[in-house]
Amino acid sequence: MDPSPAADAVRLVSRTRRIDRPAFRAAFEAVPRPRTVWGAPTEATVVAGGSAATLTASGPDRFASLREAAADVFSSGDVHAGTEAACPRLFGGFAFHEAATDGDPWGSFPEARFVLPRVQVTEAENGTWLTVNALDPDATAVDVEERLDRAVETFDRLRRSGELDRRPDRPGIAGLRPTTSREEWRLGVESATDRIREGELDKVVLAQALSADLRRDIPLAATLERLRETHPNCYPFLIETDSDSDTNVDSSPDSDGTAFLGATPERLVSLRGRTVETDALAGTTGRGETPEEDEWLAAELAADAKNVHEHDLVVEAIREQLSPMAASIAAGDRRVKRLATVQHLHTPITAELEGNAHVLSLVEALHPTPAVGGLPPAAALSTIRETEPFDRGWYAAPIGWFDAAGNGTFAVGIRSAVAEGDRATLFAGVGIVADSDAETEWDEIQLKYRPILDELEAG
Ligand SMILES: C=C(O[C@H]1C=CC=C(C(=O)O)[C@@H]1O)C(=O)O
Repeated sequence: MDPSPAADAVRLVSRTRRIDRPAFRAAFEAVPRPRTVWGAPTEATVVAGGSAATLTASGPDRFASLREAAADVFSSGDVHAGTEAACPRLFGGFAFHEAATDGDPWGSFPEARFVLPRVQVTEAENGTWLTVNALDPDATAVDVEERLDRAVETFDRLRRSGELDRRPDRPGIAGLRPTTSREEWRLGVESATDRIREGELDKVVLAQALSADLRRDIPLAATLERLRETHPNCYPFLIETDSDSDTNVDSSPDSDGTAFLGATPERLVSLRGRTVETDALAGTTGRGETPEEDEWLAAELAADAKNVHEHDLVVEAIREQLSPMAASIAAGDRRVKRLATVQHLHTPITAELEGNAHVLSLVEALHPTPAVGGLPPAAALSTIRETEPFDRGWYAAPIGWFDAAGNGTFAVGIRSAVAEGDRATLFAGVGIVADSDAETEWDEIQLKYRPILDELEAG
């Protein structure tokens, strides 16, 4: 029998059932708004929607206050998950800077926001799982199981109907507006390299934004589905904020909210127990036309002093940021990570923690790594604020999930865009060191827009 909840105590009830795997787009369209998608090369893919609880936080204590709010959410669990990947998790992220993100297009993205979804589809190695969560003093297992029954029927119908078989076309681009002209970019890079040579800082990552007017509304699910296919070794993500329409448990209103989406190659951190895994990813070249040209470019990147310096600063900073918490840290060999449109220098880093820690503490310690911020961090952040004529919002910031035990994975929200109907704003940045050249860095930014631009251009 269901124990009666204490008056006004928060009560998490979670039920999961194995289902036949729905098509990715069918799952995305079936879950209520606001929706979340999370994927990782070695993790279950999650398509989730609705909000059983939304936690937001701001200011310097945002990491700690989220940990506390989450502890309340998870404190009285009546959870039957069936498999670890379907256990209740909070999905969300942070703004890059510690400040409100009210500039366009970030108006609906607070400084930190995490959602416990009402409905979650988890595509794991051991099957596909449908979960319904409720967080309410009156939540009962009977209600949640009834909702799960209805959700299972909805997914069954969708899978059989084949309605979503034809994937919508890419929307097409009507116009592009960069935030930064070539001349402004040259001045910004030269001012940064001057500061570096004068010893004010060692490295800064400068970014641009590109606003795209689309011929049609961006098809969110199809865009993400294609990104998953073209970037199998990346972290596909989508975080939708609340649209005006109210969410309904097992059906969706029509209009999409604003969505931050992308497929990032960069993991910020993952924590399981006391084992930490992270990546240093910095230093970039393009892809070749042939396998031989690819190899040649990769070898040139691996031997290039400027790129190796830019990369090694990141490895060293991550080591330093982890060291106060770690019993041991090991950096693997530097290698080249090949993606669809670029190749990066990549060093995998693992650590064992001295004591127990919450993944949010690691996020707090590591963000921003010099792969997206710079060194020293304070000087780099003020250079970024003074130079960039737009709000980074959640671009280059931690996006991911954590669970009741404080385990979780966070990626860095790069190769990304904010989508709102027939408009998308793309973001891309480059590491600037003493001998960076503004023209070369400009070209690198254009390469980093490609993953998203390719999904917006028609044909
Ligand atoms: C900041 C971005 O990339 C970072 C990650 C990999 C390589 C980078 C680079 O070579 O500059 C950047 O540090 C971005 O894509 O917006």
